[in-house]
Amino acid sequence: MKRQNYLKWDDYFMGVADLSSKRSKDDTSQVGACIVNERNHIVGIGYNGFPIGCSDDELPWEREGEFLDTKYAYVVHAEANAILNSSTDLLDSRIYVTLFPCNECAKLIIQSGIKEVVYLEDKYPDLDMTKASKKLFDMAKIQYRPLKNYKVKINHEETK
Ligand SMILES: Nc1ccn([C@H]2C[C@H](O)[C@@H](COP(=O)(O)O)O2)c(=O)n1
Ligand SMILES: [Zn+2]
Repeated sequence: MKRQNYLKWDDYFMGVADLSSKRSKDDTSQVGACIVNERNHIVGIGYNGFPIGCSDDELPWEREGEFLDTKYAYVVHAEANAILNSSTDLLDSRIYVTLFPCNECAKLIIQSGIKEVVYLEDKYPDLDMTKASKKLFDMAKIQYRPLKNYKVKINHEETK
């Protein structure tokens, strides 16, 4: 008999995004992204981190203070890393991301040809950057939807 409780595509790809987020050194928000083409092949993954060659130990992970003393000046977002790491044309692909994309990532998502965004958490819905993302996605006819009932939830810290 065919097994019924197998992992569905959405949960599988969000699981990969979730796992990728565990690589992040950001103490506040660990974000992962997984890009999938129309054939359900993974074509890019990423997480939020500093650029290659820029030391995790020398740059700040702070949220507050002078701009140059915060992570915001230096961090590459998960979606941007997934797009930059991708191995192929992203036209009509979809991106699974553990946090709703900011407006800068929304621009990259649109320009790269991704047609759908599946997200886990919309942590900052009242921020202008999130409103801008939604405005851009609506204008560009990019679908976005929350993944409900995601149960995979990788928690490597529990296994310590
Ligand atoms: N769509 C997003 C939004 C944010 N990030 C990264 C950038 C930072 O490392 C962190 C957000 O930090 P917070 O303001 O919550 O302390 O998440 C991303 O990769 N993708
Ligand atoms: Zn972003």
